[in-house]
Order: sequence, then structure tokens, then C-alpha cells
Amino acid sequence: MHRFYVWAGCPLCKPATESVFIQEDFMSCTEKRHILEIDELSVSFLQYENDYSSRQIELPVISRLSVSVHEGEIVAVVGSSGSGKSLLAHAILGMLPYNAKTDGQMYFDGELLTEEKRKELRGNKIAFVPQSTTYLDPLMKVGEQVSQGRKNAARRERQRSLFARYGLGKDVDNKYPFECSGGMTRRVLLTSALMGEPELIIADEPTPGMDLALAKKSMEDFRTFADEGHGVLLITHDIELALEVADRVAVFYAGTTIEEAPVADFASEETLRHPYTKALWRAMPQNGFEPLPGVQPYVKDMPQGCPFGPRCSMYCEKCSGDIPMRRVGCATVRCVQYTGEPLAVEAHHTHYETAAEKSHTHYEAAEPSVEAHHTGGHL
Ligand SMILES: Nc1ncnc2c1ncn2[C@@H]1O[C@H](COP(=O)(O)OP(=O)(O)OP(=O)(O)O)[C@@H](O)[C@H]1O
Ligand code: NI
Repeated sequence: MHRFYVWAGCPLCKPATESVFIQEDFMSCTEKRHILEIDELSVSFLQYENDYSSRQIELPVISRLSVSVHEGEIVAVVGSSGSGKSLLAHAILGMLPYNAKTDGQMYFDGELLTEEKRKELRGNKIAFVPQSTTYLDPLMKVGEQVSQGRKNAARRERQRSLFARYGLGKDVDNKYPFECSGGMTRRVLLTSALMGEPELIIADEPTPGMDLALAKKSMEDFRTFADEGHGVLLITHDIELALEVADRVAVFYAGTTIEEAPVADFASEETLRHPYTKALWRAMPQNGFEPLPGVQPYVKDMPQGCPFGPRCSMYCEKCSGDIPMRRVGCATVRCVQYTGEPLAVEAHHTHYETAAEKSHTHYEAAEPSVEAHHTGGHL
């Protein structure tokens, strides 16, 4: 087991002026099995410059995006419309349009995700709940699609109980997609994902159109699924929902990850790292509902360096250069201004060792590097 020692002042046990060495066990972020790892993914689309031109341009919509899901985890991907959430899901599943070009590496259970591997995993080890309700085959009855042609007594029973759990009557089996309402289709897509024996569920905005009770049930089912040692990548606009159900949150902005943080870090603005994540925190109703002026840049007007730069009060010259993703404890952040690591109090206390052990610890690495993370992980 790798151990790193992080230097931080504890707001509870020590006065603010006094710092303590605390030992943090990074098992949770470096050595747990990585079910999914996305490493510096970029996606661009080849497009004609305009309606009258035969010249093609490359439109970069996702750049150097990194995110991971470990066993037992629900990782929420949050970010505003157009930040690249759905494209990430489509890239993992090999469902991008023909004019898309990708770069970077993706791993599933430690294995490189090739085009062939994606086809093999899609609908088997990786289940997908799409954002759009048009994914069902319009010419096939719903029941057939949910059972995926694999009928046996156990699967029939599983389907019956899931349909009952999500308020889908027996008659739904025999309906064609056009006979289902939008909300019903969402429930069908969800039961379909829960039907098989996947390792990972990628759910792209699974709850719109569901009433609160059903939405809660679906989150409970994701929790149970994750607790069995699987993983869930939950894409949502809804940061409050994310904080309720997820273990970690990946924050997307303009096609890249700007921060990945354990949910406990959202307990206060101070324990978050990126100015955009802090602004999201302040915009939550319970934290003052403070709106963030400005809009996310469109791909064609992307600024140099940090995409959040034009809206950031901390912007300075160094923000216009290359901004690498840095690992800081169990989190990652893409901000050159971030210097410290105020640990979330909860995480800190969970990992605190006895006084005797503490006295033998020494400062080893305040910020384990991304390389350390990789070698300590599955690679
Ligand atoms: N086929 C395409 N060709 C060109 N650009 C595209 C294509 N598909 C998506 N985009 C662009 O990629 C960016 C990311 O889109 P994506 O659908 O991933 O956003 P999202 O975060 O899922 O948004 P939402 O919350 O609205 O679902 C957007 O700017 C979108 O316009
Ligand atoms: Ni989307």
C-alpha cells in the first residue's frame, strides 16, 4: 500500500496558525481497481468552414479531458450545457459521428479501449442510459429490446421486477417505442441498463421526466450497483443531485475537466480548488445563489490557456499558457493558481492515524504526481 504524507492545518484539531503533519492513506484514489480511466481525451469534428466553402476545418470540442471511475464508485460528471458530457459518453462507447477525430487513451479495467474492445463491451460490460429518448429501435417491441434477445427464467423475472419497480406495466413489453411517453421511455432505458451484468453504467441525464420518487429509486439502484463493486459514471446538470449520490465529482468546463474532487470537498468553498468549482458552489441555493457572470466560451472562440480565464477574477498572465491537470491528494485540478491542499475535514479524519503512528511519520510528498498515481494504480 502506498502512503503519502500531506501537510495541512486542521480546522478542527489545531488552531489555524499551527500546522500538523497528517498521514493520508491514498488507497481510495490510487490503488482501488480503475474500472474506467480516461487520460487526456481530445475530440474534434471535421466540418466545412461554412455553407459555401469546400474547405474543411477541425473544431476541437473536447481537449485533454481526464476522468476515472474506480470500483464501488459513483462519479458524477457535472458541467453546463455544451461542456462535453455527452460526447465523453459517446467517445467511451465508440458512438461518435463519422467526422469525429479522437486523441488520448481510454482504459477499461486496465485494458486499452480499442474500437474492437468498445464494440465488445457496449451493452455487455458497459451499459448506457442515453440522454436522448430516440435510442430505442422504433421497429422493435420494448420488451424485446430490454431483454436484448437473451431470454431465460432469471432474466424474465429480473425484467418483471424492474418494470414493477419503475412503474412499468406488463403491457409495456408489447409496446413499440412510439407508443411510449418520454418519461416511460426513460424508465425503459434505465431498466434496460440495469438488466444485464455490466461492470460500468454510463448514465447520461437519466432522471429528467421522472417524478422525485422514481428519480430517487434510480439513484438507490445506482448506489446498490456501485456498492457491489461496480462503477457508475453519472452525467448530470444537477450538482445537488450529484452531491447527494456520488462519491466523487468531475467538473467539466468548455470540453475539459477542470477539477475532480471527492464529494466531501464540496462541504465548503475553501476545500474546493478551481475558481469555477468555487463559483458553482456559491451558485447553489444553500450557499447564497450567487450567479456567475458571463458564459462558457463557444469552441470557435476558445481563449488561449485556461478556458475559464475570461470569467476568472484570479486571471493573470500565466493562465494564458499550457495548464496541465495536477493530482493533489485524491483530487485533480487544472489551475496554475492553485497552490495548497486544504483537505476536506471528513476525509482527513477518516484517514487520521493514532498519535504514536503519527509521531513516526514524516513529510514525503505533499502532492503525489500524476505519474505516482498511475504507477500506484492499474498501469
Ligand atoms: N456532431 C457534432 N458536430 C459538431 N459539434 C458537436 C457535435 N456534437 C456535439 N458538438 C458540440 O460539442 C460540444 C459538447 O457537446 P455535448 O453534447 O457533449 O454537451 P453536453 O455537456 O452533453 O451538453 P448538455 O448538458 O446540453 O447535454 C457542444 O459545443 C456541441 O455543440
Ligand atoms: Ni449531453
